[in-house]
Amino acid sequence: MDNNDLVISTNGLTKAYNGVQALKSLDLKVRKNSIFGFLGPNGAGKSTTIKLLLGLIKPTAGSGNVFGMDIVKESTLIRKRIGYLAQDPRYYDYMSARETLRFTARFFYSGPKNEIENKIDDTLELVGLDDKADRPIKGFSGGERQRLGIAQAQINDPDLLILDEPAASLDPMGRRDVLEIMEKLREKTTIFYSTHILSDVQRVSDTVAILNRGELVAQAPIEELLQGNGNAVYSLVLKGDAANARSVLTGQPWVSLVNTVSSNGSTSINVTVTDDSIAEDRLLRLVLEDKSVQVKEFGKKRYELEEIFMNIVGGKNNV
Ligand SMILES: Nc1ncnc2c1ncn2[C@@H]1O[C@H](COP(=O)(O)OP(=O)(O)OP(=O)(O)O)[C@@H](O)[C@H]1O
Repeated sequence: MDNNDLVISTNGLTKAYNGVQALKSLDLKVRKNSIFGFLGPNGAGKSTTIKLLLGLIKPTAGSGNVFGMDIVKESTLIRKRIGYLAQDPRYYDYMSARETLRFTARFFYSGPKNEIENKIDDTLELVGLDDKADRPIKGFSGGERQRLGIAQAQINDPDLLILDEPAASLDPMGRRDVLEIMEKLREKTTIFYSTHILSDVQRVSDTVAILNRGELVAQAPIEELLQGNGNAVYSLVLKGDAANARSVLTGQPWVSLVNTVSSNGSTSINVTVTDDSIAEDRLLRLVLEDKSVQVKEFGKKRYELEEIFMNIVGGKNNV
């Protein structure tokens, strides 16, 4: 990976609070224009990482760069180019969304003054709050409050958006809206967001890092992770007596595991293989040769992120 392509890069980044290691030697690489899901259960160290990147706290050891600048020495310059949504954004509830954005723009908008109102209108539209722009925030739903937070973070067209659990507290509709806005924004900026919700990561991220107890346990493009651990699993549904098919499959040197479940005269079989190219060529042929069964369904199983996550973190945490 070309280093000029990296928006965030950390090297052995470590943070201890009073001797308790919250983050252990983190090596993170976030590519420009990616939408990077930073996944981990509660207490994994996600917020600690975000605070370090923003220069709000100092590392105990290691280093980090954002836009090629040092997160300790150049944090003021870095923050000018970042939009940040905190985990629990607070507002003046008597103010409207428009007034709130005006207030934010006073501090963070660096474009021409006569453009501010247009910019506010565009941003309200982007997050779908244009029709509620002049109502007090007091009556806003959780999803609307989060979308306003994204609007605030986006007002100065940042080169990097950092969102701390942007959808965690929302109902499914609210989550969908926030994820859709993130999808739209990925064309304009790089998005680094933390979450403990697996399905959100699977839906919008292109790269994912998994943090567990302060340690990075995986970091890869999502497609790579979803391909699983190198083994492929095929699933079949057979009608008839599947005993022979089962023993033929079990006897193949490229098959490592065969699981069967029978009910109402049909049998579901999951076959884990160690050599996928042989399996592609031979597996279905072998079963079709067996005249005591009919093949009703055949397919390759796609790993769900949840399985991968549970495999990696060993099911030790409640997610
Ligand atoms: N200021 C602090 N002082 C002491 N310990 C802290 C402090 N901040 C965080 N920790 C501890 O560091 C660990 C990591 O916390 P962090 O908030 O980074 O996790 P997280 O992944 O963001 O979790 P959550 O999703 O619950 O916010 C936790 O064990 C937490 O209790």
